[in-house]
Amino acid sequence: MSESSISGMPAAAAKRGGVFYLYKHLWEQSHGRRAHLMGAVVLLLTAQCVLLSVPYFAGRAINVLQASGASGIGQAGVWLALVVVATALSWVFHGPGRLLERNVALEIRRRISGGLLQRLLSLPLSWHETNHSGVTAHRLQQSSSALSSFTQSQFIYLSSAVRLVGPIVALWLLQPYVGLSAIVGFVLICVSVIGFDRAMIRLAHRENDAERRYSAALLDALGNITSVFALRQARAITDLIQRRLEAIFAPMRRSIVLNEAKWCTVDICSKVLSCSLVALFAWLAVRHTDASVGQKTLMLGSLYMVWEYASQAAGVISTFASNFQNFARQHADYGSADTIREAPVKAGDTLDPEVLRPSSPDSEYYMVRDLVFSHPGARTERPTLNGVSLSLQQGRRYALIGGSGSGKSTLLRVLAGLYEADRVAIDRRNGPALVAPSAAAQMFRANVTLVPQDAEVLEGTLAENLALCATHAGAPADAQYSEAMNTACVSDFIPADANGLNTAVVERGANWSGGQRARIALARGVLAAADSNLVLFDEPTAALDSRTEARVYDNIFAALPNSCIVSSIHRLHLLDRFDEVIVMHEGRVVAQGPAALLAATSPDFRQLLAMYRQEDRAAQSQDDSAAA
Ligand SMILES: Nc1ncnc2c1ncn2[C@@H]1O[C@H](COP(=O)(O)OP(=O)(O)OP(=O)(O)O)[C@@H](O)[C@H]1O
Repeated sequence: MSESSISGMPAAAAKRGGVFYLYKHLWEQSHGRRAHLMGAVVLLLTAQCVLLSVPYFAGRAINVLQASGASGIGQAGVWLALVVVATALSWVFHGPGRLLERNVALEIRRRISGGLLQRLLSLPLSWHETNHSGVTAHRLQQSSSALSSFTQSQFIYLSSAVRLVGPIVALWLLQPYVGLSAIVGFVLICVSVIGFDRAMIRLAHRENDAERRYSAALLDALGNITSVFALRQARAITDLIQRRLEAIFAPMRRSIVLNEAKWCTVDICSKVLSCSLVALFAWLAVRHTDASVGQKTLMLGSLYMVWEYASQAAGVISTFASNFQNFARQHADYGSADTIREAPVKAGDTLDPEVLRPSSPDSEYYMVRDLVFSHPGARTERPTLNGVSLSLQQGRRYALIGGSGSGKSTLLRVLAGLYEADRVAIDRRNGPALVAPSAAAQMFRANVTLVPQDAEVLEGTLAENLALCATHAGAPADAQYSEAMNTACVSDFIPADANGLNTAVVERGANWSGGQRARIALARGVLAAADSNLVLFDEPTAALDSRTEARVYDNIFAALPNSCIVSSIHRLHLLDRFDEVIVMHEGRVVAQGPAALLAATSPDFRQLLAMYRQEDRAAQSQDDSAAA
């Protein structure tokens, strides 16, 4: 896997930035819920505006007491009651606003997560092969929760905005010079906060990258735990994971230092500012004192209002600094899935109904000519498939054979439309000839089912595993499960009934033997292949004993009588069950025809046959000596 596949910030994302990036995506993702979002904004803003009146009411109470003494207690009580009323009233708006806001946040998380997953599942197989699954999962989770938490933080941002603007306006009304000084002071503090946070955003991106590498190593270790134990990899794996953890700490340590420096600056500056504003107000209030006018009275309530509004504004600066830090983090986290958003989706981009229309199930014929394909991460210049030609006829069974690395699996994946060929020409009986690789890949995806080499099963019940597939017409019916279990010989070890279908499958099917797992995967494959006119099997029975293997093939051929079946096989004793053999050598089809014909005409076929017989004899004599 390349470094770039881990790196969290594609070039385009790195260029984007600023506050509008998250708001733009929030707006896009909230379609259908925008009325709720705007409703939440209005309610939360109203709540904050109502709260702004609290220092005013409290200040008026103090002023009344100062001016009228005990006789003003009743009037002061009214002002204080208004403090309580304003607080209660703010909750009338704040509570429903928060409920709306958090529900929109949940919906946004669902959408982003669903959208990214859908996009991931439409990216080509080659993309997945070059991007670590753990890293990709981390990106998806981080991005969806980042925008969701950004959404539900709106009340904090809104209250900060109101609590910043409101006190400045209040200070301005109390004394314009004080308001002006507050604006200058806050701007200076904000500029320094932004400077610190810019540096911290860069560190957050590096931290995310390192975090993903760490998660990937952890996932690899836990996902291959048998090898870790069997090959005594524990120490090496621990060292690797520790190194990756250390790599997270490097940017984190710098971030911690910057963070403390930022808070120190913000704290000291905001305290200096609020003290200065109070001092300025007091000075402006008494500066005209002279003998003729007499000592001006400095109203304590007004002083309290200035102090309170100045402290609120100073507090907002701290909140702003903290918000901006969260905001920076959310920005970095949300952008981490840009790698997924920006990956080119080749599959399905030029849907042509004529090409996609599934062929008639019983008379299709494919002539594949001059197929060339190179893996994106190929180690050699030579294409993996180098001018492959073959013909496939409905209802016939083809055995695909060849030495290890000759290109069998790759050919099957191209024929299943999972890889797009670099060049290919296809003639078919039930549709137009195709020469565009993307059209060929789409046509194959619409008509073909590949049962892959790896028996990938998921944690759940057997029924859930069988349900995780679809024919081109849709999900298979439950009634088909037991038939598929019989076909794949799963019923040899699990009864093909409701109890059997409830049997647990643990992570990676570790509670089954390799051969049993392969048969579960095969049963699912048979269900998915029910309406495909071309069904491909990639060594599906390699983990089975030869008698079960033969029974499985007989069952599959009986279950899919009209399909064209191509199966790569290693054990050549199965050849007499197939109508034809396709022989591969170094990325080419070097022979195709009935086994008897190839035995007479193809040196490559004879060589493979001789090799197989030799291996078989060696295995036989090993078994004999073990028995003796
Ligand atoms: N994802 C990949 N990226 C780069 N090269 C690959 C990839 N997958 C396979 N290859 C290479 O392509 C060639 C053909 O591999 P393929 O798996 O198709 O062979 P095969 O005939 O199925 O082998 P086997 O019988 O061992 O399974 C090999 O040289 C292999 O190293």
